[in-house]
Amino acid sequence: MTADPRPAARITDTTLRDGSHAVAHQFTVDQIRAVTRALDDAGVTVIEVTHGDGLAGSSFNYGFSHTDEIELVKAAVAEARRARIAVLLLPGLGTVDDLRRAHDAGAGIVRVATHCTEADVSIQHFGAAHELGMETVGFLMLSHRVGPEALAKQARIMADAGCQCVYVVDSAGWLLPTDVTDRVSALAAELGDDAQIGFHGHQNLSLGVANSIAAYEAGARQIDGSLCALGAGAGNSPTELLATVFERMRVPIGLDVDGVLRAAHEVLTPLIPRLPIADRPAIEQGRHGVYSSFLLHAQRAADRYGVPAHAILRAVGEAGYVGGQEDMIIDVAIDLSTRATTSEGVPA
Ligand SMILES: CC[C@H](O)CC(=O)C(=O)O
Ligand SMILES: [Mn+2]
Repeated sequence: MTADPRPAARITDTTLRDGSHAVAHQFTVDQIRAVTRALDDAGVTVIEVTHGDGLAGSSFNYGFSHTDEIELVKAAVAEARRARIAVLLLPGLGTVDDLRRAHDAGAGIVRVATHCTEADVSIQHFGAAHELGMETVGFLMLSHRVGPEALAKQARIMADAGCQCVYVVDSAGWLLPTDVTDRVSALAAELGDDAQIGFHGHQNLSLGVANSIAAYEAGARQIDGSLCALGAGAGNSPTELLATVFERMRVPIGLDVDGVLRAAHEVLTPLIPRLPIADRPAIEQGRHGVYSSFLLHAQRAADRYGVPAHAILRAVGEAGYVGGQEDMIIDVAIDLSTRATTSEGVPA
């Protein structure tokens, strides 16, 4: 007797969006084309492309892009034979006009991201996406900041606004597998068949893959990854490891594991000068629940003000800053530079 087949999961690859944080938003059209082709050849059906902070992220606060992201989306759309191109949108930064431009460039999916307590700011954007005929995904960022029941209520707001899949987003790489199980289970109980559930992990505590397995087992059917973990902080769950592990678990994900390994190690690796690792600053992010995309901002402030990046990130975590408060990293660095600190670089 053969065992019942396990439910399928869909892998969304975010190398060309979350990975943009790790390269300070300097992707070129040629790089987008090469990585899109390799992912598409490996059977990846959703590829996210935008500035790391989403549509219109290119700015003084978040960092300027090398190439206009609409050109990057067009390049990915032109290169993909089967995959659909997704864009990220943070309401308040990206607008409905930006969404229309991305749609006109060929993007078929929008992932609307809000802080985990602010799902209501996504309602207008889901409405616009629906009118444009785009598939919709909701991203509840820094999902560790609220408990499972409160998170499920926010997911309900997104689902009622027309979102087809709500993600638990572990932006800080802080969640443990049991925390993921609790959150995904709460969303599953709340949403039933109204929307799917997704999981987006970060590697700051090296738990991205384990957390993705926990999310799948609790009912998540969309899982994010990045080639070689390229992403903010210590990066995302590596797509090549997700592909390999889900193959071992006999979960149908429709990927050619050899193709994904080739994409990671023969196509992406030669293009990237420094791949993310769980070094001390990144571990402090996981430890103190700090938004992963703060890493490079903290490293720049560290160089400028002569204080360790890990101490800045720890203080940022203690202050509870959220996405959009990148400017406060400089304040924290200046403050630390004027105070007596221990040999660990943290306030005495
Ligand atoms: C700034 C958007 C952010 O990078 C979205 C995301 O991937 C996360 O919160 O982890
Ligand atoms: Mn992320």
